[in-house]
Amino acid sequence: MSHGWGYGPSNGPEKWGQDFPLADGPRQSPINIVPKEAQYDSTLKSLKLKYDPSNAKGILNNGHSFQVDFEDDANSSTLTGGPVSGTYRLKQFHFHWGASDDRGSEHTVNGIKFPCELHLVHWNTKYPSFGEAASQPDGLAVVGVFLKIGAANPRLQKVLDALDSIKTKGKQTVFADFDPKTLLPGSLDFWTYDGSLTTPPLLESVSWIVLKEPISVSSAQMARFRGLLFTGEGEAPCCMVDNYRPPQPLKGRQVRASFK
Ligand SMILES: Cc1cc(C)[n+](CCc2c[nH]cn2)c(C)c1
Ligand SMILES: [Zn+2]
Repeated sequence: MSHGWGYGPSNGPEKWGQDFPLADGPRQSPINIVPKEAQYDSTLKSLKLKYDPSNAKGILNNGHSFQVDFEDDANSSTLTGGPVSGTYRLKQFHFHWGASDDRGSEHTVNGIKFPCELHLVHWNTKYPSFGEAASQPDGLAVVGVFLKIGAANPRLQKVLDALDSIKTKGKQTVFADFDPKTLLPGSLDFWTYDGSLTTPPLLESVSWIVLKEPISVSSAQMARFRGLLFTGEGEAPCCMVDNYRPPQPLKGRQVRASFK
């Protein structure tokens, strides 16, 4: 691709392999999760997420999604337990969504797409930095949370209200005092498998932890995600929608479940 990667017909997921050969690698993400084929693993520890709201820094339109960035120079917002060993620090969270409520998630369950999927990205503190960790097979742990159409979710309000300030690519604004724990469902039951980043550079460094229980989002709230633009100020506007990669081949991987 002469131009940068994206989600359009000329630079989308079907074209990424031209510049990023890992696209056809052995542990690519996302995947379709088939609960009946997931193996319950009693040795999996419960997931421990400890977040400090004061670590929230800013919210950025990065041209592919928007992300909320966290201070990660100490072990104050961490993931431990679950399928991982050691301590992983929260770096950012972001979302993937569709142009309509019938699609948008990256992972699917029995082939079902959700309208949106939240990713909380953590890096392994055995490595000196996020960037270094991202190139290691055990470098990242991403918690995926499905959003399902239902009642409006008040926990999303602060994030949605900030979107008006970051409509175009490259815009960012302060986003302080936010606890990502408020975005999690009641149950931390999860599926887990070894995978990758779902955007270029598609690095195969992610322990995926996909929560079984979705959180709610209303159609009206989904419409506010779709008000963002992939494009920068002054460019021909292109709505930020369908910023999801479709499921990739399992290639023999085992999906484990933390629950029966
Ligand atoms: C080093 C690095 C680069 C990128 C694009 N990302 C985002 C890729 C991504 C988004 N959702 C799942 N993976 C991450 C998490 C780490
Ligand atoms: Zn993501």
